[in-house]
Amino acid sequence: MIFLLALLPALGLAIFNSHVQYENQKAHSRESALRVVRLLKGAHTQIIDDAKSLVKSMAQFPPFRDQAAQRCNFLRKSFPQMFQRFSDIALAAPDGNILCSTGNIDRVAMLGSTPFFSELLTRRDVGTGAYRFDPMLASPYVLIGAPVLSRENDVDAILLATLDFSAFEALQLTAQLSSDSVIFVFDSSGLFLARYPDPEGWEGTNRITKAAIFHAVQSSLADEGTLDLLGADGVPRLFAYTKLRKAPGQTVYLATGVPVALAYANARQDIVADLITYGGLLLLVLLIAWAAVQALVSRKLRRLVQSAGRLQAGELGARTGMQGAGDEIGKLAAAFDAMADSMESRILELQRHGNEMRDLKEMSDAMQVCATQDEVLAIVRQFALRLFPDQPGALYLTHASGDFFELRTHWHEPVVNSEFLPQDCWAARRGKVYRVDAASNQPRCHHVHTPPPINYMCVPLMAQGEMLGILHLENDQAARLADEQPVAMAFAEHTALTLANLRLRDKLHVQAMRDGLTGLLNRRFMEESLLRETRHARRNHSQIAIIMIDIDHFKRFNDTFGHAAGDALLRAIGKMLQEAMRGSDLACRYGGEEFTVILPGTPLQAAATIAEKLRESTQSMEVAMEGQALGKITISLGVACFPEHGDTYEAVLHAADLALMHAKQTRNRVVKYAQDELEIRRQTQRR
Ligand SMILES: Nc1nc2c(ncn2[C@@H]2O[C@H](COP(=O)(O)OP(=O)(O)OP(=O)(O)O)[C@@H](O)[C@H]2O)c(=O)[nH]1
Repeated sequence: MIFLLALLPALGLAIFNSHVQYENQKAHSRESALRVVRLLKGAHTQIIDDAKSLVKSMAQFPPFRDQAAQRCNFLRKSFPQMFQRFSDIALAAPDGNILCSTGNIDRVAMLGSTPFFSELLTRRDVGTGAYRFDPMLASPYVLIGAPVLSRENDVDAILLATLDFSAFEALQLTAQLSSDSVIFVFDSSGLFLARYPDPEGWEGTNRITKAAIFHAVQSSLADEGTLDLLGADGVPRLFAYTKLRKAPGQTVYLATGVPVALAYANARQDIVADLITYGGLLLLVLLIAWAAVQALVSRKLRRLVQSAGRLQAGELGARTGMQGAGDEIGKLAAAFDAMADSMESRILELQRHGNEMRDLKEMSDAMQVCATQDEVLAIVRQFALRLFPDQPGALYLTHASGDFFELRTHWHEPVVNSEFLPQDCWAARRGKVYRVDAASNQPRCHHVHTPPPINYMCVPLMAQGEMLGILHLENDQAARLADEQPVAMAFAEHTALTLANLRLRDKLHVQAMRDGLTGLLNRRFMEESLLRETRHARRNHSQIAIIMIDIDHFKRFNDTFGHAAGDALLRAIGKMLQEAMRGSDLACRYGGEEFTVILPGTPLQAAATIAEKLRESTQSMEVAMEGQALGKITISLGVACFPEHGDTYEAVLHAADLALMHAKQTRNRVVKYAQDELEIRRQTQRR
């Protein structure tokens, strides 16, 4: 807009210049018209002057001058042939009477009383009279008179000649006027003396008085001039006029009239050409300005607005892509793109965070309904794949012994050992997250295989002050690993809480499953434990040993020392068994005076050794009640092992029971099932 406003003065100047040129062209046209009329006047004057010279020569022609009596003969016979330019030649006496004439005498009738005739006599020189129109000949003429002087220089007579001057066609050709143009002569009385062309016969009439040119010329003081007026024929014309004669009784005007359209054609063509040129230039400038505005402003603004609209509609990737442009809009676009980048990353971050929160919540819900640790581990794996996609990881749980961590589940291919000691992991040692950047020189955990160095993070699974395991995560981008630390910690916390709850529940369950007399686990719990342990051992290809124990001659003991003493003995055996067991072992009261010991992860021979120790411990027990010693007792023990003696816990339990029965044959001894299988079978058959 400012650009266009700046163009206005230039445009105004151009139009003003065109107008000035147009006016100059018009002035030039008027000047040309005036030149033409002057030319015509010159030609006409020349004709008159020639005619006057001729008439003067005729009057002074010696034979004519000297022989007064022969003058009329001479005039009639010789002059018409000699002076054909004159339509009428007459000889008048000094008193004005016409002596003789070659034509229409009426033309010069009453000549003696005219000022013209008097002037000829006075001046004694050739002169011209008024311009007149001969209605008979339909022709304008001018009377020329010259005195015929005698040898004494007296005026003998006056030679008169009438000169027709309607030959404007020749003048028109001389002036090179167009056929639409008119040349005309009129006098101050309004007489239309001559007109070329004259198709309507205006010559001899006074129709000129109805034309504006007549009145304009009359009122003008100038001898010549130009006027733009409506002609008598209704055509607007450029008139140029000049005075042919200025006499007291008659002023004669010669005028030309060129149609305005023709007269100013050049001027109009020039201004039209100028206007077309300026218009074209203006259009070109406007086009260039428009294109420049489009290129510089509109297109960029449109792109910016479009990008904003797309962003508003939720298209996070919408960008202007105009950061390269160095102008103000380019800077605005760069700022917009930077803002969109920031917004997109924040929104994506929020979305990611929201997804993580949703996944964690879902995981927590799923874990709440887990009945077993294995179910928890399955959930851990499922959600680890979702929360840490494409990243290797593993979950270790503290072994029941509390001595080491064992790999319980993993995803993708983490570079870790299947088990490790607490001192091999910095997270386990410090009790808090330990994150390692591959590029750093931080100490590595021993359970992580290196080289090559990797970015990894170990997160302890802490619950109620107890470390239940380690969550291990790897990532090829250290920054991403750092970003995910809060999620990993929440993940570990949920898992740890769930595991702790499960263990607490199991503990309560165990307490509900204890035998009231001995405090050992009861038979029902033992069977549940055996079921769980055999499943685990089956998966891990590990072994479970079962020791069945029976007190020898317990009935006799009861009978000898009383039932209360029998109870005391049962409590003493239970205490001894509990003290002898490791954390992962289970000591149960199977029923009556029978006990069962379950040893997870223990092979047959090791279990037999433990059984032998139990036997020896019992044998060396000092059982007393109320200060009274109750004597020595012994126990018999049968040992069997999963899976070599049965693929179910019932089968192994039965095998251990068979081994016990075999031990009972002689009492106070340990029998391994496999070792004496044939004998046991025999005994069984015998029973
Ligand atoms: N005091 C006491 N006695 C019990 C309890 N439960 C079972 N008994 C007794 O334990 C005895 C078991 O006797 P038996 O099955 O003949 O076994 P035993 O006398 O040890 O003989 P062997 O096993 O062959 O050495 C029975 O007399 C039961 O009454 C208990 O809770 N308290």
